[in-house]
Formats: sequence, C-alpha cells, structure tokens
Amino acid sequence: MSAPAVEITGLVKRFGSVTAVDGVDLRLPRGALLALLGPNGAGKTTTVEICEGFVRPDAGTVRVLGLDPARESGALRPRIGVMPQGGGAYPGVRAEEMLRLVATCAARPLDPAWLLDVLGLGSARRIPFKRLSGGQQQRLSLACALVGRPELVFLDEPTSGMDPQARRLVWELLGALRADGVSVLLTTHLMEEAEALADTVVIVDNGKVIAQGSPTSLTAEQADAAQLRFRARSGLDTQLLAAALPEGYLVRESAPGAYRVEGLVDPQVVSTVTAWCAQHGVLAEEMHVGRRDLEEVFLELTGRELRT
Ligand SMILES: Nc1ncnc2c1ncn2[C@@H]1O[C@H](COP(=O)(O)OP(=O)(O)OP(=O)(O)O)[C@@H](O)[C@H]1O
Repeated sequence: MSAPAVEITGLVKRFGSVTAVDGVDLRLPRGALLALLGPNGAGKTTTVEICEGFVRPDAGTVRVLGLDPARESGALRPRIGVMPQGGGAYPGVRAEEMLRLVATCAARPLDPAWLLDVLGLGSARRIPFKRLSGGQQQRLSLACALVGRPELVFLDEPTSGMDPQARRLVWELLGALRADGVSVLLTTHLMEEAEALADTVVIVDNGKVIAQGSPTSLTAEQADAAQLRFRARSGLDTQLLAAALPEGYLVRESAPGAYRVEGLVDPQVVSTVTAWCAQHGVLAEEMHVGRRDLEEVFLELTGRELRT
C-alpha cells in the first residue's frame, strides 16, 4: 500500500524565541485535498515549507509521499508541485518562457501552451512577469506548480488576489486534479474556498492544531449550533434585541448589516426577532435558520481580535 501523501507527527519549528509550529500532527491521504486554515502568523506557511523541504524542523517526523523532505529532497522534488505565497520570478521573464523553463525540469511535463490557455493566460504568454497583473502572476505561479504533473501539490494561498472568475476557474482546476488522483495541500484565508474544496480542514493557531475534520463535521448541524441570520440596515442595537430574547441569547452584527442570533433557535425566537424588527421599523431580509458556516466556527475557535 502506498504511503499517505503527507504524514506529520509532533512537528516543531522555532525561529529564535518564536515557536512557529508547536507539535503539529496531520495526515493527508492520497488523492485528497486538505485545507490548512489559521490566523496570520499561525504557522501555516512554515508547516508547508517544511513539507516542501525548504525549512528544516527542530523536532517531529515529516513524510511526504513516504520520503523525508529534509534528507530526500532530490527524490521528492520531481514528484511535487509548489506554489509559494506571493509567487515570484525574474521580473523580465515572459510568462510562457518561465513556464517552459520549469517544464524542462520535469520528466513528463504538460504542454505549457495548453496549460496557459486553461488558466486564461493564452493572450499573456509574451508579457514579462513584472507587467502581469497580480492575479495573472498568481495563475502563472499555479501553472508552474502543475506543469510537471505532480502527484502532490502544495499551494500557499493560491487564489489570493484573484478576481471571482479566476478563483472559480482555479477551484474547477483543483477539482479536476483531485478527480485525477492528485493530492493537494493548500493554505487559505477564504473559508468559502475551504468549504467548497476540502475533504479535510485543519485549523491551526499559535502553531498548534485546534480543530480538524471535514467541513460538514466542523459545522455540524446540532440544535444548539444552529443560528438565525438576517440582513437589515447596519447599526441596529443588538443588545436591545438580545434583551427581548430569553436570557443567554447573543446577537452579533458580524459584518455591516449582517446579524446572527446565537442560541437555541425555536419558532418563538423567530417570532420574537420578527416582532422586535417590526416594532423598530426594521425590515429583516434574507432571514435564515441553519448551521453555522465555517467562518463562524473559525472565529469561535480563534477569537475575533485582530492578530498583530
Ligand atoms: N524565517 C523566519 N524567521 C523568523 N520568524 C519567522 C520566519 N518565518 C516565519 N516566522 C514567524 O513564525 C510565525 C509563523 O509564521 P508563518 O508564516 O508560518 O504563519 P502563517 O500562518 O503562514 O501566516 P500568514 O497567514 O500571515 O501567511 C510568525 O510569527 C512568523 O513571524
């Protein structure tokens, strides 16, 4: 039986007094997609760079396609694709030139011209890297990670800076890769991305895994986890609304004009919220009772304060 795509046990990495990775365990089976989530500075990139063989761990075991990336990088490199955070290339190199250069390192590369077309870069093939837009640079960087037909790809925030059309294109491409049996480990700050793509989500904070599971299991629909959500003009007095509900209910304005009522949602609660809105001349739109989304679970686990 072949080894898992990635298997990490007790991984630790320190930079001076900072413990960037503090005992991480994770496993990515072959052909699956794992999304690593966490606030800024949580240790995601460091974990990925250790798997890629670019950073040496201080403790723990890492096996990538059954190999030790620190000691067997020569054997590993041709089998993996890497898209680093923010990409990068020689500023003057043209898009197609760069992809062809990367393709020469692979035994059985994909056709670079075809891949540029798939990623919507056909008309940009002669443009120097520095003149590509941020989203085009990201797509080129993804093309470089994929051109060698890797068995496993590491993608560090692959769709950051992409417009919604490009993001959807990349999601489709990642779905197709997975259907072809390619394993994918990606980091992202987009909960929608993790929810749409991942078999397993691993949430890290301060270098530690604080939750993992499928998106559905993490947002499991339990009676007390359900929420009432609605939209209305921003700036409603959420404390006043909470006071109209039985003790223990919380009301939050999670984004301007987006409200969440937390606590056991029953018909009486829905009726109280609707009546309160009517009394205060508030039109409650898009009222919805359902499970928490991944973003809500993430904020609950990692807190709402901004990381510095
Ligand atoms: N080469 C380095 N030297 C010193 N400190 C580092 C180095 N690389 C990372 N760190 C520190 O390690 C911690 C984890 O950083 P890392 O880049 O892994 O986080 P991240 O989860 O990828 O964050 P982001 O979401 O912002 O990309 C941070 O405190 C960071 O400042």
